[in-house]
Amino acid sequence: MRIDIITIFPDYFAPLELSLIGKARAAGILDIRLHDLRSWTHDRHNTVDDTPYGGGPGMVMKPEPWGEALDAVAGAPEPGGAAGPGAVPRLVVPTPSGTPFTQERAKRLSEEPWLVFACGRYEGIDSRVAADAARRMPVEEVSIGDYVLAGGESATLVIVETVSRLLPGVLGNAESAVQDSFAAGAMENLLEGPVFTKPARWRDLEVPPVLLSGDHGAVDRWRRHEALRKTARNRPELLRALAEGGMAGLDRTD
Ligand SMILES: Nc1cc(-c2ccc3cc[nH]c3c2)n[nH]1
Repeated sequence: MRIDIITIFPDYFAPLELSLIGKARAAGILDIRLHDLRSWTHDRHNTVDDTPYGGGPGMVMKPEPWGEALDAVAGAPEPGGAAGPGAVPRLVVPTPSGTPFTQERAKRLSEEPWLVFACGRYEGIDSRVAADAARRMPVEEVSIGDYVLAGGESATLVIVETVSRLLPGVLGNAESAVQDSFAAGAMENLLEGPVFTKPARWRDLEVPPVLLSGDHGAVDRWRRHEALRKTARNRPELLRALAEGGMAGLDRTD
């Protein structure tokens, strides 16, 4: 997968050099490219913002630099690159007014060959930028939650990490991605229960004996019960959705 990120703060993405994503980049599984939006400004001050039409507080990001950046970055892919010939990227624009980012949406995005992220700042990006881009590529406005960040960079890090860990070969043990909360499967829509590792006793706290029993059926039942308890406590609305689904999920032990 190729990922292009356009931002006025490229250094914000240093964490993408680390850990699993850093290893995936080194292995060629991920081709992540950072672009400084100011590279597409032409004035002495590299201006990327201006006052909002209609008045109001703050500044809005100018359309011209974005238009030129997207033309350059999201134009024809270079031959032999991660995104095949003639590929068209999906433009992802983090914004508080976007549609909710979920695990299901992460799975869908992980199946795309090429994503381009537009990281806004100030009061946002001139709305014509997305409208112009939509003339030649799919555009998704995405919210990672009902709170307001100072820019799109943190949201892009969240989305890139969530999507990247679903790519084959990125996680050492693909199994752990399957057992994630919200991932499809027997624990779908349930929160992960408690996890434990050695030692079996630590500061007088014992690991639940069932986990040491070797009885895999009992362990699975215990884990599902704990997931239900945690979900009921922290996210009861998810349980209602499960119930409305005809309780099918409760009967599955696969
Ligand atoms: N879910 C969510 C996205 C954002 C966001 C995204 C882009 C910009 C640009 C300026 N402020 C921004 C905030 N906040 N919360």
